[in-house]
Amino acid sequence: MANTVKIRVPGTTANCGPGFDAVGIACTIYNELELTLSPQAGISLEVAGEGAGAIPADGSNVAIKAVQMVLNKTGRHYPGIALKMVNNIPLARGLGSSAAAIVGGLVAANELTGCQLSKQEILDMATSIEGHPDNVAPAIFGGITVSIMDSGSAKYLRFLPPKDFSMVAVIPEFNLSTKAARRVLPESVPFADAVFNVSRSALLVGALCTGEFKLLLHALEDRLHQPYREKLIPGMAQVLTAARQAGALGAALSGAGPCLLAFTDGDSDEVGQVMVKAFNIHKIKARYQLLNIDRQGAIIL
Ligand SMILES: Nc1ncnc2c1ncn2[C@@H]1O[C@H](COP(=O)(O)OP(=O)(O)OP(=O)(O)O)[C@@H](O)[C@H]1O
Ligand SMILES: N[C@@H](CCO)C(=O)O
Repeated sequence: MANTVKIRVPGTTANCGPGFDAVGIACTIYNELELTLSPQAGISLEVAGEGAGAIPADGSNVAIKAVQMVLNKTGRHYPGIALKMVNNIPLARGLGSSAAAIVGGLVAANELTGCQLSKQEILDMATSIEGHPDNVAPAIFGGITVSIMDSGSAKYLRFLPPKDFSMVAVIPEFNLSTKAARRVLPESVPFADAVFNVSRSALLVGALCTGEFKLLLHALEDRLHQPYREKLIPGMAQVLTAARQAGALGAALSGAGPCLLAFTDGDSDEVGQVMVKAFNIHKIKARYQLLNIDRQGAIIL
């Protein structure tokens, strides 16, 4: 007999400036994934929205990989895997599309195989596929997460800020894979840059926990990855400056980019328009989307 479940998973913005591979925020942009497990052998995939026609229907698909990982771990055998996706999260732009696909596959397969896996196990499995925990943790738990790796297992803190802020995601038309954006990072950094980032990331978490959002201007500064990735994103520095000048609380690269994210507590549309214009000056077409914090993470619909 076939078994079906539908999951909704949020997109995520990772790093938030200095918190490289550690800090992530779940955002109100969602993918839906419907999984059917059956005795009829074969893999099928239907995709609507982002990635339609481009996402492969084989073991290289991270959602399918995630489903198979749960089946192997729980010892269940289902020869038939059918996935239907409705994607709103753009692919390879810095809004956690791969994390959403992985978490969707894991949570769906866990539900259909009798919920044998805890959320901690799902987090560790998701991290092993994604390579780092900063997107998958908020995709699972919602809210803001800070994650570290310890002997192959992710330890995390999840919290919500005491008051709301908004996010403006400016999404350029071009893709940038995380793989390509990690290739430009150096093997080591100057000690002074490490100190710069330690102080900013501590301030970032403090500002988000206490609601002292005025501190975000400095708390979103980074020297570990953004300066190296600038060359991959024409106009990046100017777009971030334009956001601050238009009244944003602060702005940073979203994940591995190329999406840029401004934090606001005022006129978000004004900030978005100014950022798009700054991209246009560098001959990059872009659009903006207003986002809030998602508090639920992945849910079963
Ligand atoms: N819905 C999906 N189903 C299956 N695979 C997907 C899906 N969405 C994304 N992917 C895979 O993930 C890749 C994009 O992942 P990548 O890590 O490069 O960017 P991202 O996750 O969108 O951004 P970031 O990690 O910076 O937030 C796609 O090229 C595709 O292979
Ligand atoms: N921390 C990751 C996020 C993107 O997956 C990076 O910046 O490479």
